Amino acid sequence: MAAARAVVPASWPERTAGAGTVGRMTSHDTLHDGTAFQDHYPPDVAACFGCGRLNEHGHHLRTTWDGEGTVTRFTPGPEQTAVPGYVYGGLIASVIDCAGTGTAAGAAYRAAGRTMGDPDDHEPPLRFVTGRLEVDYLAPTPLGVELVVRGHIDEIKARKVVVSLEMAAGDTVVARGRVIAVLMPATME
Ligand SMILES: CCCCCCCCCCCCCC(=O)SCCNC(=O)CCNC(=O)[C@H](O)C(C)(C)COP(=O)(O)OP(=O)(O)OC[C@H]1O[C@@H](n2cnc3c(N)ncnc32)[C@H](O)[C@@H]1OP(=O)(O)O
Repeated sequence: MAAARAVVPASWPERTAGAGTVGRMTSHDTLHDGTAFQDHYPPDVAACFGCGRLNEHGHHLRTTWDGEGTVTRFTPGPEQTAVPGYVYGGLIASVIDCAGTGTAAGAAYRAAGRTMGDPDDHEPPLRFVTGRLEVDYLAPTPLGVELVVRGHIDEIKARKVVVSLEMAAGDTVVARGRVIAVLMPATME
């Protein structure tokens, strides 16, 4: 099997939370126009069941900037039941997963000084996959309530972005997660 490779832009500096530069706005920062990161995904990564706008059966999760972090909102349907009245844990993991990869993509574009959806940007797209997903289930998650996931960028390196996330149902934090998103290897293209 061919070795995995991915394009790393020379303009993408390594940044870590310790360096104090993660999440800073730049003059290139975008998507304060109401669109979500996922609205700009290229078609080959827009079929994801969680966040792909082209998957007619999927959740169509959408993630936007919210200050220095991100926000993703989703209201599970009644079929997403674990025990009656409460949300299935796999769905909670899915929402955290796609909120994390979306946040990673937004952070990577921001760090590279690029604008998602910029018609004048002819660099290769920065596509991410989940390398690691961690979820702590802190409280039962009620059905019929909008879940709000806030993402925080912990670390940006040449090939990966680490995002921590917190999911709330109303005033209750129901789950926390961490996603290590890695640039998609060419073997997946
Ligand atoms: C406008 C365009 C936007 C487009 C956005 C699209 C967004 C996405 C939309 C779709 C969303 C769909 C979402 C889905 O559902 S994606 C579907 C689920 N995910 C997969 O199928 C991925 C399968 N795995 C792989 O392909 C490889 O194993 C990957 C690519 C993940 C790593 O391969 P590889 O091992 O060759 O990577 P590397 O050696 O270059 O390592 C790079 C860095 O990463 C760190 N690392 C790696 N793995 C792990 C791990 N498990 N835990 C902790 N860390 C890990 C590693 O230590 C290193 O860190 P550092 O040493 O530098 O510190």
